[in-house]
Amino acid sequence: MVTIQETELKERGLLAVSSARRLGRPILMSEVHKMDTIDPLSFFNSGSERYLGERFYWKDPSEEVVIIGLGLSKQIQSDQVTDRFFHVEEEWKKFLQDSLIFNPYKENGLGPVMFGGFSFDPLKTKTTLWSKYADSLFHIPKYMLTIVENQTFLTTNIVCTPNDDFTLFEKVIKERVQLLTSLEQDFDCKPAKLIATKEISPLQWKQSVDELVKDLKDGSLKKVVLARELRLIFDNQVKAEVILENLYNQQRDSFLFVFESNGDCFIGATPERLVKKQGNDVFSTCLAGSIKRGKTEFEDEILGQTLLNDQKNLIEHGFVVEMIKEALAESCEEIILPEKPQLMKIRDIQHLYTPVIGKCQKDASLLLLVERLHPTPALGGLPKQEAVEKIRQIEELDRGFYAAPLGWVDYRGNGEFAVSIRSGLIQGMEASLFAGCGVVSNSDSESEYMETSLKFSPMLRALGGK
Ligand SMILES: C=C(O[C@@H]1C=C(C(=O)O)C=C[C@H]1O)C(=O)O
Ligand SMILES: [Mg+2]
Repeated sequence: MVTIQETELKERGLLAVSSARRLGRPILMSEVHKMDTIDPLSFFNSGSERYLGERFYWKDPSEEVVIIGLGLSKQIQSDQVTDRFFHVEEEWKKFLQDSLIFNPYKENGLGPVMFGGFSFDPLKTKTTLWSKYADSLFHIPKYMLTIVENQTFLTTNIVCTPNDDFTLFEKVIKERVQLLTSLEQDFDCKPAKLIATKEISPLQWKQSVDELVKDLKDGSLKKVVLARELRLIFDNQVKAEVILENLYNQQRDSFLFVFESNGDCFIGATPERLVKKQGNDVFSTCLAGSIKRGKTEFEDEILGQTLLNDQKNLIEHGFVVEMIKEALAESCEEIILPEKPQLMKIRDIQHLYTPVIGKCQKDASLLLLVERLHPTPALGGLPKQEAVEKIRQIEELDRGFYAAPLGWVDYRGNGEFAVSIRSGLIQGMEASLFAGCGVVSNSDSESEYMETSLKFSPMLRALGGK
């Protein structure tokens, strides 16, 4: 195991304390160490007692970046409706101001990183379902493991106040040693058993699709995504680490995320990137249009070809391409995308998929891009504002963080947000799963219903219900 120089932390910490005294406010000290290999899931599990409720996990489909956070050195949260992206950005900048960052590495996702996201629609009336998540919620962890380009790094973040002294750093050193030594311990835990599933108002949902289709036939709205909920009851507390491990084994081609807040846990395996930023390079994804997987290779191929040529799905997809292109054009000089969609095949479903690449202007921050893109017509509809209002009006579900941007930004401004679909909210011995689908003027409510059922599958399987 790599041993971390402990005197260094004290010296750096005392520097931060003296600058906190000089400035009369808390100052962040962040240090990054390169480590020997650490298994990311065991790092997450090692926080299951001490940092329960204060953990996050992130992995992109190709595992370019894996980030796990334990503990909270700072929380940025608000229920502000207007300018919420800008507000988070301001808070983030304020937090980083005058911070002391000891990071000799160039890789992304090291040093101060904030992880979190935004609710789908801050104007939707909140139910108790999402009472543990503010509309904008980001966590800056105390300890963070980053695996990037096959290298392992540990970031330690300490907020130093004018009243702190060396005892703070002795405490942190002890905590960090404890954390690293607890990694070897086995985590063993009996999975909770699923005892009941309840679809929330399926008939009413189909009816609302039928009514919406009528509206779409003669109004200015072109597409609206409608979602529904599946409530699950277990015989015991559902443990995030068990579900995460299942997702890791079952849905490795997706973004995997866990975001704990106040005792609840939002978790999922989404195939959909909203936006990634690396320097001035921007990557986004148009994903809309769905069909099931085949039971044989032959059937799967036929289904894929059917999807690629299906007018309803091509239209549903086309709205997303149109909007993402326009949204990125506001901040990007060059936008490159293929003319036709291709297929994205994941375990339970295949989608129409168009990747988009852009070069953005220097002043375009990742959160600004998120603001411009959210919600794309893959989750909201077209026109954007009208569709969001329609959803607010007719959808029974309180989406909370479902179908919304979730991801991370590092202190250099690089990062990535996914759209948090194929997800669920764990609440003790219960959980809610969410799934939606793009309704267009020639949608059929029965097949949209089947499509949403299919989209529950990844989470349902991970929770032991399939
Ligand atoms: C809304 C969801 O998925 C979205 C809707 C799709 C569709 O209607 O074809 C496809 C991919 C996603 O953009 C969901 O999974 O809940
Ligand atoms: Mg669809």
